[in-house]
Amino acid sequence: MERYQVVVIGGGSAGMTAAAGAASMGAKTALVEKKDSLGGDCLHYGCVPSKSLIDAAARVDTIKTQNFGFNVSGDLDFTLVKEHVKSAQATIQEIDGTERFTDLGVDVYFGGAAFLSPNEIKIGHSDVIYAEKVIIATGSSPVIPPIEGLEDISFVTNESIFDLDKLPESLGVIGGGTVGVEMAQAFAKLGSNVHIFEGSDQIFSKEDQDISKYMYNVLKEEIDIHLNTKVEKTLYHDGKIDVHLTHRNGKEERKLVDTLLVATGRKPNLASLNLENAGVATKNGFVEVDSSFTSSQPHIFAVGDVIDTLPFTHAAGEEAKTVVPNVLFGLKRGLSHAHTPWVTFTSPEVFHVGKTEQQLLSENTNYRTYRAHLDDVDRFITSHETKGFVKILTDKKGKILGAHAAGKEAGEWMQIVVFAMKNKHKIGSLSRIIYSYPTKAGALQKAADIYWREKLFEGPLPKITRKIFELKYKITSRGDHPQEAELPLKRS
Ligand SMILES: Cc1cc2nc3c(=O)[nH]c(=O)nc-3n(C[C@H](O)[C@H](O)[C@H](O)COP(=O)(O)OP(=O)(O)OC[C@H]3O[C@@H](n4cnc5c(N)ncnc54)[C@H](O)[C@@H]3O)c2cc1C
Ligand SMILES: NC(=O)c1ccc[n+]([C@@H]2O[C@H](COP(=O)([O-])OP(=O)(O)OC[C@H]3O[C@@H](n4cnc5c(N)ncnc54)[C@H](O)[C@@H]3O)[C@@H](O)[C@H]2O)c1
Repeated sequence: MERYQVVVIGGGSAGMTAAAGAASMGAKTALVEKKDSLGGDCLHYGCVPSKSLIDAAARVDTIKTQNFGFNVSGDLDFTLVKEHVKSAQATIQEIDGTERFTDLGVDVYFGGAAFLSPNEIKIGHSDVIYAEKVIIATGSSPVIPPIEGLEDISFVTNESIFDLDKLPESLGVIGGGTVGVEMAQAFAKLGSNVHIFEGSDQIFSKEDQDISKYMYNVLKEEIDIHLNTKVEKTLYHDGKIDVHLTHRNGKEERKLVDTLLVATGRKPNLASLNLENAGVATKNGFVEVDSSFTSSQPHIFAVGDVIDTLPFTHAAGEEAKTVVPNVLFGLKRGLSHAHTPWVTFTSPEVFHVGKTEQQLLSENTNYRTYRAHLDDVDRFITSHETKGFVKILTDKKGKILGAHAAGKEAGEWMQIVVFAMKNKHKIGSLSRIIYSYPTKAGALQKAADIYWREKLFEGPLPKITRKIFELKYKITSRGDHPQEAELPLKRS
């Protein structure tokens, strides 16, 4: 039986980072992936295809809505949209291909891993390997809710929506979370007639309420959003999917759609791992880990979507980087996600880092709010893309507690706040750096400038300086003008 110092299960964002890290430190490492290529959800069914589709949809939308008089006509070629998506995936697949890992000395196995014992792992139907240490990074899959008739129709999830043959004329989306909203808007911009069926009373429920309300109002211009709506059953009717809905007020309704996307959350991929053979405990369906990502078995660790932290690629990657020294050298390093941002790639984009106003209120924290609206920022005005605003929350001394924004490319120009928070810079320092003019980050500068304006112009300082200037003026305007008297004589 082949023996490894580290076996990483799952070749997604977390697993690839962990395996590369362990092998680079010299440990004999194996990486086991159930599917036939590395990359995980992010590359195959998540971030990469969704962002590429969103990009294609934004271009189509620009052609339709901001064509500057060019006479563009014709129908959308959905195969070209798919090519745009697939070629982005192929490029990244090449970068993250098996060779990159074998070059680092990692033995890559393809096949589902399952524990036979705490140290023995079976791969597929044949290989069994011995692991001194294990990192579980098996990610998550879409939750399929128990809706009558759903299993009898051919619905799509994030794992199949990027393979649709043609653009659906109408798309129903169950779930108004990140996956649902991003996909709903992309398909709406491509030309589908889109409905979101959301069980709760809001979309963007994890965002600051000002952002979620704002985004609801923006998105409802393009998408038919049904809040407080229960999908009772689904069936085929006249070649379409017939979605039976009940609204919270008791009203019943039916919507006929060509394609139905289920985007109702995620569940960790644990079912086939036989964790009971390894003695690894779970909690609420996730692998239970302590702050150093160690499971109930001291030699088994877990990172990424399979644990109950933040389900994002960058969070998975950072957890993997943190766990490697713990695995190899017995350290107990932890990772706080207090400053881990996330971005929802709608139009406008939504940026989130730190606490929301609602969290601060529920903690009874004394906070201040600084806002700037994009219709007040020249760079957005120049391109006629003024939807959105910035909201920064601080304590009374200016320490940044949370920062939120909706706006064109907000995910890019808000990133500097993460640096500020992580390095304990207060909001005032965001105002004291020089921003190139005109840039989108000017929005951040405007919000931060309010802090100094309040401090400088609304505190005691202006009262004192006003008095000094009044006094000086009185002296200089008495008729005796020493400065003028001292001026050199003009040349004749
Ligand atoms: C539609 C969509 C869009 C997203 N967009 C973004 C985004 O823009 N930005 C962002 O940060 N995050 C995004 N995410 C979230 C992101 O994809 C995940 O947080 C990230 O992929 C988690 O990485 P992971 O390594 O934990 O899991 P995964 O990437 O899912 O990797 C787990 C791997 O383990 C394998 N595996 C499972 N079971 C076994 C087994 N028994 N044996 C061997 N291998 C196994 C799986 O096949 C998979 O390859 C998106 C998610 C979705 C669904
Ligand atoms: N841009 C990004 O970074 C990005 C993009 C997509 C996904 N993701 C990650 O993937 C995770 C999962 O996204 P998601 O959208 O699947 O889950 P989610 O938890 O964000 O949203 C699921 C939504 O479905 C609703 N819902 C659940 N059951 C329902 C039902 N039966 N009927 C109607 N509505 C129902 C919930 O109320 C919720 O609003 C996100 O939390 C995020 O971390 C990130």
